[in-house]
Amino acid sequence: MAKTTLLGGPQKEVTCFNRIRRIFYVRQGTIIKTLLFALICCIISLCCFSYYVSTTHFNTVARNPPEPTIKCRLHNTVHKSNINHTPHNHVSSASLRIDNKVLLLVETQYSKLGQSIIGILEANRIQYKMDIAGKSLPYLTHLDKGKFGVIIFERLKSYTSLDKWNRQLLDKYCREYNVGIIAFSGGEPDVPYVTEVQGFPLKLYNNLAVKDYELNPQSEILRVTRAGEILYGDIPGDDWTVFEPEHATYRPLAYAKTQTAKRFQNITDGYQEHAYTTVIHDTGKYDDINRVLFGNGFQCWVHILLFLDALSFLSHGKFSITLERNILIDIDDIFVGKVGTRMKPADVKALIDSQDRLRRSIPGFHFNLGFSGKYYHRGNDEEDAGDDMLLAYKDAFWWFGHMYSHEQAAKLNQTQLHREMTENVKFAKEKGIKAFTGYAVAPHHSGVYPVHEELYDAWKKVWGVKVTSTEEYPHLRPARYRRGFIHRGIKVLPRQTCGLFTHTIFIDKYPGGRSRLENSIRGGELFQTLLFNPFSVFMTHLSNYGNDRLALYTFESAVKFTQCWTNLDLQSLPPMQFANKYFEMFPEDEDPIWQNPCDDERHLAIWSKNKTCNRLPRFLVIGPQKTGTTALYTFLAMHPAILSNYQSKTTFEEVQFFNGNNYYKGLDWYMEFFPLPPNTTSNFLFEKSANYFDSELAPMRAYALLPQAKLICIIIHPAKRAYSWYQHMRAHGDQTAMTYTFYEVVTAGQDAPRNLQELRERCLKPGLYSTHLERWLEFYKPKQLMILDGEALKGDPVSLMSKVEKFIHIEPRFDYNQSLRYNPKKGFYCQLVQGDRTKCLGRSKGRVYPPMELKAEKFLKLFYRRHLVALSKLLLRLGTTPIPDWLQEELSEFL
Ligand SMILES: Nc1ncnc2c1ncn2[C@@H]1O[C@H](COP(=O)(O)OS(=O)(=O)O)[C@@H](OP(=O)(O)O)[C@H]1O
Repeated sequence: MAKTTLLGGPQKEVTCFNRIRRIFYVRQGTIIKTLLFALICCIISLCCFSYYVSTTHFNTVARNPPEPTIKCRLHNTVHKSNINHTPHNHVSSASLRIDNKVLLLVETQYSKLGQSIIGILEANRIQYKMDIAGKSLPYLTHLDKGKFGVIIFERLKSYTSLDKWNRQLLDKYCREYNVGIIAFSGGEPDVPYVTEVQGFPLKLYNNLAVKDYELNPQSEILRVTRAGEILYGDIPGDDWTVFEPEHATYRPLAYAKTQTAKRFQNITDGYQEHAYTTVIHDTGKYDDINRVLFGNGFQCWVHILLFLDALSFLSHGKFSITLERNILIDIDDIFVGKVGTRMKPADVKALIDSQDRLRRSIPGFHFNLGFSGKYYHRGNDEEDAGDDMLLAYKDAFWWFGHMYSHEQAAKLNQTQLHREMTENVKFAKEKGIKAFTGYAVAPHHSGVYPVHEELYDAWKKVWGVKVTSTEEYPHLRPARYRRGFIHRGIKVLPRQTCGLFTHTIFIDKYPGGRSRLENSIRGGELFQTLLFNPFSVFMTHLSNYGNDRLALYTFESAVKFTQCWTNLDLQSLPPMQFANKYFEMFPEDEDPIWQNPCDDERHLAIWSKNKTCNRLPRFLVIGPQKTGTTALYTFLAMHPAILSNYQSKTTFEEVQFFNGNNYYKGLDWYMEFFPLPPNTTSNFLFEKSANYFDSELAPMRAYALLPQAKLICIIIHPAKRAYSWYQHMRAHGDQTAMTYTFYEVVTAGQDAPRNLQELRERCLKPGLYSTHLERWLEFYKPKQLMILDGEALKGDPVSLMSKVEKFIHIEPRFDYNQSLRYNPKKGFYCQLVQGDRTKCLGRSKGRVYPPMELKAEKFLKLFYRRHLVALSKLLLRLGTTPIPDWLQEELSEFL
């Protein structure tokens, strides 16, 4: 046996064993240490790696996207039973004699709360008149009709301290026309803790901080607002007022607990456990006037809801906003996106699941996917699998065509646009995507507005597009002014911003921090976008659905939050139906209003490089017809630095853009009428269209495009003008003018044949000078308007032209003395051409016709009497034009 070997084997064996054991134990310790060391290293490097991964935007490691957590308290049955969730309908059966306008009385025109009120009114398209409180009230009635449906005081104090006379006037108005009052308290650090409201059985506790905001579910004012939730925690501001009623006329609308219990306790012991009234409804039992008083402005977003409901209630439904909310979510850049930021199969799965959940709140909801086929399979393997998964589930979504290469449309010409779109169509067909939905959007909004006509052409031809959307019309900011319009049969919807951009892909990297996104969802910007817009088309990108899937989190949370706090009825429709519904609700949006793309840097950036704003006029001769406008146009065009428009073949040489249907042809069409000036500073482009003067729309449209332009108009005696028009029509063989005498035309009554009435209108209406001038002055400043006397143009055009040159600030001056000569045959000045030869206007100007019948003259004198008085007043007010001789003469006869 080995134990008894000669060499003392067993002993050795033992020793050897022990040594091995010792060595083993020693080594075991080292191995453990080594292993431990390795483990620690692993953990450290893992930590470093995950830190790196979480701080870089372009990782490919799966994260746990945030889960929506908002749950409605009212969904608990306990609360459900107490609360009536049918929104109140405030529409009254009483025949109300009040206009759809709010009177807003502010402290100063810049005061903060006043500006917030205006913001809410404008966002909800509620008309208002703003005035400064404290002076006398503006006229409240007009022809036995109330001018205002609700009166708002920015400060309760300004209302309660109105002087006796104004207060009585206002009370009488409110009672007689059933008009209610909204007023805001709070925000006044100097007031004592307790104040009595002068003349009201109401006590105020001031300068408090409140928490845990709650609504009174029994209030009949609630309509958009849904009671049942509690806004837990501290509410911003330490300048709240709470109300303590001393009469049964008051009903609470909202309550909160006080944060500053101690301070409050000084006044009334034991109160701190109670909820105090922060918004109160005076039901009119005390003095027959309904009021809603707010204990603070809009520091608490719930007040926005309550303010809208108060407006609706107090106006008997006149200012009720619709409860319908249509939502469309575009995912604009399908297949576009940097490697590492694109959707993977799990993201697509999450998208489908989220869509299913959203559909429970928004019936018919589909994500609307806009694709650029060129970038299909341009990600990493996992992202390419994501692309395939999107296509595998293609029928679960709505689709629309983007640009094949995601190019800015305005940078492409007609051929390139066709190619881009055709490629995308080919891709859609290959992949079986049903993308002919009549909807498309353009990358970067480029070409939609400012309009790139070539894009509209290509869209119509290649995709049959009828609907698109942009957030750029009329401008990105302020968002509340965004509108839709229709151009060449394509309905352009306004798009809203949801706060997600291509780079906002991780919640902890959200600009301004996670709390900013949360605030936007919970009562902030995103919530208010949903609240204020009956139609919201949101723009998102592929990257918002990969990574942290922030878009899913955002929309699901926003929808849930909206359902918790409002009675809004969320809906969704395919884009074409969506657009039809939009323009049914807002038909006034159909007409576009063109603005100068160079006045907005963003617009300039997405406008065609080949287009220039230098082809726009610096001044306009606006008419009216038959006052000498052609002569003025000719004289102006003689000036070497003044360039007129090219003559139109269709509209009697004039462009006639701002007044009629030519306006719908768009800005490019208008600019084509002007040459590119050789020197953009010293050259002056202008155009003359004599029927701009009396057009209802021309002043607003002209101002929108040319706010800095100068305007020139000419006036002669309106009776003379009317007769000249009648003769003009006869010279053109107009049947009506040939059939009826001038007297018959101007005296035609309401039951006269339509053509006769129309001719009467064209004879008489342009001569209502003051009415039309006032309309221009609603937009342009008086210093931008020059009113010329047509008789002076006839009698002394040289000095008149010198005044015109001065008015438009043109240098160097032109010597009209050398270029105009009186033509005795014509009876006015004409252009001197060669030697002593003159070139007069065509045969149609300065015709010889019989003098006006005396009875017509008498009739017109009477007809125009009050209008000429108004004109003289206007001229005196402006102080820029002396009263013409013919007007002085006319006025002197009145006595
Ligand atoms: N040089 C000059 N100075 C002043 N007035 C002039 C001049 N030339 C023409 N006329 C008179 O202008 C009348 C035509 O006006 P309009 O050019 O404005 O007519 S239009 O609206 O463009 O058709 C036209 O009126 P009628 O004479 O009634 O036709 C002209 O008398």
